[in-house]
Amino acid sequence: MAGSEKRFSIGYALAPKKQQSFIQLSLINLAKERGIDLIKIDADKRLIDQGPFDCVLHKLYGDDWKNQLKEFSVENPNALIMDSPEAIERLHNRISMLQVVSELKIGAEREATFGIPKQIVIYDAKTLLDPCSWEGLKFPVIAKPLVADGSAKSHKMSLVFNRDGVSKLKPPIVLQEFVNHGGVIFKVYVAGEYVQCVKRKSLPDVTEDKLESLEGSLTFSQVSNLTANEKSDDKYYKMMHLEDAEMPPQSLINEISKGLREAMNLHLFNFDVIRDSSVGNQYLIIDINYFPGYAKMPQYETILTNFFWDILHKKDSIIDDDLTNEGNKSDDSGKISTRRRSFDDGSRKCVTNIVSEDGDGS
Ligand SMILES: Nc1ncnc2c1ncn2[C@@H]1O[C@H](COP(=O)(O)OP(=O)(O)OP(=O)(O)O)[C@@H](O)[C@H]1O
Ligand SMILES: O=P(O)(O)O[C@H]1[C@H](O)[C@H](O)[C@H](OP(=O)(O)O)[C@@H](OP(=O)(O)O)[C@@H]1O
Ligand SMILES: [Mg+2]
Ligand SMILES: [Mg+2]
Repeated sequence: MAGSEKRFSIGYALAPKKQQSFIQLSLINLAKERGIDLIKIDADKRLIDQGPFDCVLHKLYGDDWKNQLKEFSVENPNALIMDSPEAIERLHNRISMLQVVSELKIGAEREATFGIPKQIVIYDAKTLLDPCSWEGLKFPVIAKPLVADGSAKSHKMSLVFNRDGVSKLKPPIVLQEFVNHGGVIFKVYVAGEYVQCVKRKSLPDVTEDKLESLEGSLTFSQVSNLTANEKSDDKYYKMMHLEDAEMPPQSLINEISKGLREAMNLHLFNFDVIRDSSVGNQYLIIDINYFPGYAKMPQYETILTNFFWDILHKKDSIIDDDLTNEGNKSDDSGKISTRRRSFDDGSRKCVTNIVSEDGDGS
């Protein structure tokens, strides 16, 4: 980059573990070459007293931090906040999180459909123990904490095989039908216009005949977080073979990524997709995460630096969008929600790089 060109500064505010995994020297150096300085925000000082920053990149929570971001935005109306706390909050509730998928407006297409698994929310023990409240669901179901706030507790799940397993659950929870998907999950990373789909190992299928014989439930946490080259002695991991799994259609991934980005007013997220083995061309979105583990992505430095460059050079239009963006209202009513949508032929432009876990195109 020529010495005379303007330099940009991005202040980052991340938890120590996140900073360690995401702010690698390779990212700092590549961004620096492109005229972008990544600067750590000092947690012991007020944000407003630091900077100046063209953008604040963050994954912190709590009212004090939200107020600091607001105070900073008022003083620095031309600075970007990636991403707005209001937009992130939708993902902290597993009902409102997936509601946005059901509301996506995507055109018709023959070959494939997408949606979310059938699920209900259970707020209290009384409702949980009333079989009528979950009679619409088919076992096995996954019990997920309703709150998805990044705590270890919010990732603690149970696979419930039959009624015996229900009584041990602790509301508030979402009961989501477990859909057999061949033990492979597709994680779609989105950073603005950049999309990358990778394969990860998932839970194995549960066959009908086993359901009654299996003990009530088993608990697990974040079974799909390890990349193919991070070994695990977990017995499920040893059973799965990622290389055989076919990737989802690129146009489907494009359409959903674009739709979610616009509907949620978020730039930094990933979503988990499984292919329903009983149908074959039906894809279900089961989880959406703000600011995920980008460093696990092949070539993450290039993708994130391109993203930073894009947003810093398009800053004004992004700020206008944020100011006008209503975002969809969402609620966490207990209704069973299942919708099957089809999607466009994906002719719209979107930078997508579909790679398998080991980085080869496929
Ligand atoms: N409805 C479902 N059907 C089949 N498998 C599922 C379903 N929901 C979750 N899983 C399995 O459980 C894993 C964890 O579920 P989920 O992604 O919702 O949890 P999480 O704690 O939010 O995970 P992450 O670390 O991705 O944030 C998934 O990666 C997948 O392997
Ligand atoms: O394998 P991925 O990148 O999906 O793992 C993510 C995970 O999906 C969540 O985004 C985690 O964040 P929380 O939901 O807030 O716990 C990420 O943890 P983080 O410490 O990197 O933020 C995982 O990397
Ligand atoms: Mg997930
Ligand atoms: Mg998640």
